[in-house]
Amino acid sequence: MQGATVMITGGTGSFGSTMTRHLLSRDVGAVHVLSRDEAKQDEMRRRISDPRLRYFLGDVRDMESVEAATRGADFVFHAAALKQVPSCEFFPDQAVKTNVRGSHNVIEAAARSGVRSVVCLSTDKAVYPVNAMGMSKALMEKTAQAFARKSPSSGTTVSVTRYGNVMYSRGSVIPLFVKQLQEGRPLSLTEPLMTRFLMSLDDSVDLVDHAFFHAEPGDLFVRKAPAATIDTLARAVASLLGEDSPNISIIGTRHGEKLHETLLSREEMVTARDQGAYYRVPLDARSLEYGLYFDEGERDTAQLDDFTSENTRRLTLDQTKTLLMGLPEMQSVLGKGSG
Ligand SMILES: O=c1ccn([C@@H]2O[C@H](COP(=O)(O)OP(=O)(O)O[C@H]3O[C@H](CO)[C@@H](O)[C@H](O)[C@H]3O)[C@@H](O)[C@H]2O)c(=O)[nH]1
Repeated sequence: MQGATVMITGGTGSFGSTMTRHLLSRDVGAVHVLSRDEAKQDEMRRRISDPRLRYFLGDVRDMESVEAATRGADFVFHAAALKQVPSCEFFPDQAVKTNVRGSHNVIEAAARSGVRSVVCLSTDKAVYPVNAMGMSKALMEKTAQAFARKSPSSGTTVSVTRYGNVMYSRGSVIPLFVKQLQEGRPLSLTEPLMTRFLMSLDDSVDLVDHAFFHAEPGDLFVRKAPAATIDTLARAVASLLGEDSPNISIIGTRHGEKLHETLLSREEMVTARDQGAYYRVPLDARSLEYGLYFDEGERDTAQLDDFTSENTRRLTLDQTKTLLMGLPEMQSVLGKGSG
């Protein structure tokens, strides 16, 4: 990474700005931030002042702007996406434009500019998807894998990382629970037994780092993240804020939501390689010869389970509290921030 130029799409978002700080601390030569929102760029410019940072206003849908930001880059982290479930549900064509066509643009521009490695960020919602956000992310994954399959001699390695819920991310349930507690309102739980993989922003940066250092073309990486039920999560947040018996109102599963999330399907578990804290799933590099698709099956698939938020390591109340206390946002709510 030393001296390298790194381009981050969606660079002003939570992941993008955490990754930017991480890269700047690692002696990169330059970071190109590509994003749509000039106000967020301005805000980030004030927050992180470093001459190695360059901002590019643009959109992954607009090839010219992607090419401008990619020029001279050695590495690309592709984080730009429409990722809210409800908005993608109402505007699926917009999800296709950003998450599928936009990703195609990023990969093509990277290959043309001789980028060495592109890591595309995906989500557990892309596995057996039930909502438009997950479906469009699943197609982004296919776009990345198709590039690897059809361009084996390309100097550009394209890989994918999938992650679960990033704790305390904007608009997510943890800050909502904190607000409800602070306002003395009941905690609104969709379904107490629902489970979610829990990751911090730092975990997601580590996962992308891991992908970057280990990826072969078309690889997919996931972290063996633990999970908690929503009931445990709500009670852990409440307990940290001094409320051991919170008022709870059950609102029911929302449109487009699953009871449990899946990070790897059983079909992927067949070829997944255990890498300690991570799984690596290599590209299915069969050619487009239809005979191979129809005549050669996989006997192990039926023997394996999906890797889900239901069967991964389940966090207890105390373990969930410990995890939450490690988050800077939670520390600042509890008045324990470093300042
Ligand atoms: O009032 C609420 C809102 C949510 N939940 C539950 O809390 C969990 C987490 O919800 P939320 O924080 O809204 O996250 P998700 O809908 O799971 O989606 C998040 O996680 C995805 C990755 O899986 C990202 O892509 C999305 O952008 C991000 O919003 C879910 O089980 C919800 O059912 C409640 O119990 N009560």
